[in-house]
Amino acid sequence: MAQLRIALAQTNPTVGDLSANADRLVAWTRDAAERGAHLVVFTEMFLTGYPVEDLVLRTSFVDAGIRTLEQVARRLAEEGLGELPVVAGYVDRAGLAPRVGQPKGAPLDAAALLYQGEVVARTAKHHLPNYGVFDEYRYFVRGDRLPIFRLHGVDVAVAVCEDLWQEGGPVSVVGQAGAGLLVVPNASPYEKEKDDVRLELCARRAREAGCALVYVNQVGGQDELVFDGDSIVVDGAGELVARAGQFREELLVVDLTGLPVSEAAPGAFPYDAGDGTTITVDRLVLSGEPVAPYPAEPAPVAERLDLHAEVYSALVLAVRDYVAKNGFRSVILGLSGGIDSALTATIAADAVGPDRVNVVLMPSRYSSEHSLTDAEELVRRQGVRSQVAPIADIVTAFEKEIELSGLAAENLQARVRGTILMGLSNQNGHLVLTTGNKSELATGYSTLYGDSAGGFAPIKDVPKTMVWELARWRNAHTCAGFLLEAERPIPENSISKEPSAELRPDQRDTDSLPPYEVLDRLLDDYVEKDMGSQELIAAGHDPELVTRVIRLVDLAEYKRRQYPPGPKITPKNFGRDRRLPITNRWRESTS
Ligand SMILES: Nc1ncnc2c1ncn2[C@@H]1O[C@H](COP(=O)(O)OP(=O)(O)OC[C@H]2O[C@@H]([n+]3cccc(C(=O)O)c3)[C@H](O)[C@@H]2O)[C@@H](O)[C@H]1O
Ligand SMILES: Nc1ncnc2c1ncn2[C@@H]1O[C@H](COP(=O)(O)OP(=O)(O)OP(=O)(O)O)[C@@H](O)[C@H]1O
Ligand SMILES: NC(=O)CC[C@H](N)C(=O)O
Repeated sequence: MAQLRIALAQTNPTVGDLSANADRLVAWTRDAAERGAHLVVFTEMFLTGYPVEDLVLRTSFVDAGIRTLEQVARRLAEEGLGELPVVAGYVDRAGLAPRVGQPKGAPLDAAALLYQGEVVARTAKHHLPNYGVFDEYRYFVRGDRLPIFRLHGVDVAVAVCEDLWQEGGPVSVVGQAGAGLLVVPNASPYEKEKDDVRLELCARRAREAGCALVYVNQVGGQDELVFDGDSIVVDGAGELVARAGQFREELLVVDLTGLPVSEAAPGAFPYDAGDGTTITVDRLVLSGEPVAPYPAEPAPVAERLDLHAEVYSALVLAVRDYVAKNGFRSVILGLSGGIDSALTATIAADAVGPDRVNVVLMPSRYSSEHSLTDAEELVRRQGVRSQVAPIADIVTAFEKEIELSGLAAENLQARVRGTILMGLSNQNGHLVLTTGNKSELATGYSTLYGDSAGGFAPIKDVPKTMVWELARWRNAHTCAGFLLEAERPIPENSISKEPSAELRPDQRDTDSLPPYEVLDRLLDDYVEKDMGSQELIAAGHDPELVTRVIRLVDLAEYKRRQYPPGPKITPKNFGRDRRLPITNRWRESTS
């Protein structure tokens, strides 16, 4: 039996920043070497970041990625790290040993083994996810090779992300080929009802393969996606050995003991993968001798966050990374005294620090007194930067030139606010945060070019009822890494008051929409679960409401398409997960 110390590099790449990702790979490998690791595993497509979308279709990008991989392999050796094998994801091209300058093959979602200055083995994802937020048939062809390399006597197999999720393919070959350890680079996005499905999956696959399994996941925000990390190690019986924290970078170093020593011959061997394909196993030997026994260090097992901590942390990381990775230093938003902008401001302050959050209080002729006082109270509690910009005179001046009445006049107020925020963004370089929630987005309850203006929408996938839950949660809890130090950062009145757009006297959201508890249950069934109208009625929803809400949702598609991006936290977000035609005459029938 043998021992190995594995370093799981749960780190945060930036899409398209090949050289920064390469630098990070070298730096984290150095840390792993200093901690005595025998193998370092980075995440899926680590060198390019994930997902790179249509960048994969650019020859220049894929070539640059392959070049970077080869350079980084050499650099590791030049910096004295060549003896430490590294597994890292990148984008390759189909065809044996493709190299820059050779005929172009189709892209592969690949992983490589770097050792002694060279790329010594390559593999690529076999099962391409093509559902939900994934479009991988558009980009990649499937891989058909499984590298198994002997490291200090232990045969280590490498498979990529979705290959773990599907029956058959490389992971089923791992057991047949008798590997002693399976390492899996991943880029698995966060969503709230994923629960502990990854742990169950790792445990099941480890038992099937009869070997320990190392699952390394990306962390960080990328446009609409947030990756939570939560990297996992299980033993061959499927028992949890180690776990990294969620929503934070971590080099998880784990001693695995009792690993089988292999003497299988090197070479390439075909295996029936059980899914109608043949996978070729490439066996190679890096080092046959087991390491001398050494005292194993206890493995860290991070506690999983509860639902609200998890969702809130996802939103904070999404904002922090969108701001930083897009080169902003600060954000700006309209603060109304209501709960949506209060929660958005709080998330922003936790993400980038209150001194980099700018809020504008923009009272109109219909604003209630508490709108201003609740907003001022939040400013006082959090220490964000604030200014007051009354809009009544601007609206009046506009109305003098252009005659507007009814809804058109009401919406003008939202548009004046949007214009002020965009003006201040242009002037000072702040990113405008849009404050709408998922219930509003679903029903089209926002003004185009008004409160829907902006660059990033932190709570666009959070239903209104959860907006309140998150606000209450944040008032009672904090997490390591949140930058806001205030106790109870959100004024209680912003949480408890009845929601209103305040675009006309005494307006209430319930003038246009059912109570949010009722609406959110219906939206969950219609949007998340895709129920038809008959099913909705059979599930107990009021038939008249079903007709009304379906109509609102269907007609608001054009508005959603013009809404800024924002982090996905539910199983079905508007955008990558739920894509419907705008021009669309299909209507659910209720009879
Ligand atoms: N299919 C289509 N494709 C492209 N554009 C389309 C379109 N259908 C309408 N349009 C355009 O959209 C316009 C209508 O949309 P829009 O101008 O937004 O106006 P609209 O949706 O009519 O009104 C906004 C609604 O949102 C509510 N609101 C506003 C602000 C804040 C809040 C809140 O509480 O957060 C709520 C407000 O009370 C009102 O019920 C049309 O005039 C037309 O220009
Ligand atoms: N008086 C105001 N001052 C500053 N911004 C405002 C004001 N009123 C509305 N806004 C901006 O427009 C957004 C839409 O607000 P509105 O009051 O219409 O409805 P809401 O969706 O209930 O939001 P909130 O809960 O933040 O009030 C707000 O979140 C805020 O960013
Ligand atoms: N990048 C991938 O292949 C991810 C797909 C996988 N099912 C997940 O969500 O984790």
